[in-house]
Amino acid sequence: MKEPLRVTITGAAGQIGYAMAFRIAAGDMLGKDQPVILQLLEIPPAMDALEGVAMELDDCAFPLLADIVTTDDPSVGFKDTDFALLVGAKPRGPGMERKDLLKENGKIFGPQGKALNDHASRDVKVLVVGNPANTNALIAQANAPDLNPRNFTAMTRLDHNRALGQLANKTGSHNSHIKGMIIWGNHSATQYPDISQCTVDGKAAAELVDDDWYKDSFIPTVQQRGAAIIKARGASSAASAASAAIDHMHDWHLGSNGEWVSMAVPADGSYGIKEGVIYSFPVICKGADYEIVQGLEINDFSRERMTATDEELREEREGVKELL
Ligand SMILES: NC(=O)c1ccc[n+]([C@@H]2O[C@H](COP(=O)([O-])OP(=O)(O)OC[C@H]3O[C@@H](n4cnc5c(N)ncnc54)[C@H](O)[C@@H]3O)[C@@H](O)[C@H]2O)c1
Ligand SMILES: O=C(O)C[C@H](O)C(=O)O
Repeated sequence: MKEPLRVTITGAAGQIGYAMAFRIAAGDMLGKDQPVILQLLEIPPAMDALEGVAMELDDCAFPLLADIVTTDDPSVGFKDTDFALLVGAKPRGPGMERKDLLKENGKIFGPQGKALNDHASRDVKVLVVGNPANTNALIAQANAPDLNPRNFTAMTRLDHNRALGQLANKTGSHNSHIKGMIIWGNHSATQYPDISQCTVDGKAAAELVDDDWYKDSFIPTVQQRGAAIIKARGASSAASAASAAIDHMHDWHLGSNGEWVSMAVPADGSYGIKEGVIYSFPVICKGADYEIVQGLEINDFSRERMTATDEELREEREGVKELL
């Protein structure tokens, strides 16, 4: 039996946390042979609800769940943790953009970055889900100077999976037959879902769908999918967000089998995106690490959109510079 790995979920009594904890305990994230210790972090008013989540986890008798820690103290919640899923933050309501949450949610991520810095495993892998996810990840990273900055990431896997779903439906294929999907930039309405490198059943996607559908339907649908879910459900996406977070951490830890997946990671100059923002790129995960896919040709249409989403991220950064 392997030694258990520690997984922290913040906001674990919230709707994404509730959709995520049971799947992680069942082995969906780190593998069916990997025991886990769940470290569930909440704020004091949610501790009763969190105890209820812990009771239900006990009641599942998961073979892989080695222990459960519930706490409202970040120094306990992040103690020695190997994987930190930073979910706890306010969701937006109808008519809001995710960056409207920055003032309120941004202040959560400085103290959590510091607590990770002081208490987590030195190899901790951090995924920020709470919105606006990219800039919150930047805040957490800036407050954790002793940790590897590469280990601070934000979630665009939900956008990636949404894009696969849209293209699969349009082409009458299955999402598993689509390769080379890319989400560039921010998890926001400026994100750029790019099918220029995509194949569907081995054929170039751009030849299977017409340009008008791609530009006027596919791109805005993926960009606005979060708002469409809020409108339909009266609450922001939860099970799909949890599933995407599990996919992100699963692939980062266990590899993406040579496939491209989208992760928002610290920009390193690749594709002309300068350091200083957490930007979504196509990556391949291998050996518990990720690498940005290099050498792709960027046409004018793509460049314009990649720049627009980069500019938005730099504006968001400017708005929280006192937290960095
Ligand atoms: N990146 C993405 O793709 C994506 C997708 C869906 C949702 N989200 C975002 O995820 C966040 C959570 O969404 P939700 O639907 O689960 O919200 P929710 O309101 O149901 O749950 C949030 C939980 O976080 C807790 N919390 C708040 N501050 C905290 C703190 N400082 N420490 C620990 N816990 C804290 C709250 O008590 C609550 O239980 C929102 O910001 C939402 O916009 C991101
Ligand atoms: O859209 C939101 O506010 C929630 C989340 O970021 C999503 O994409 O579903």
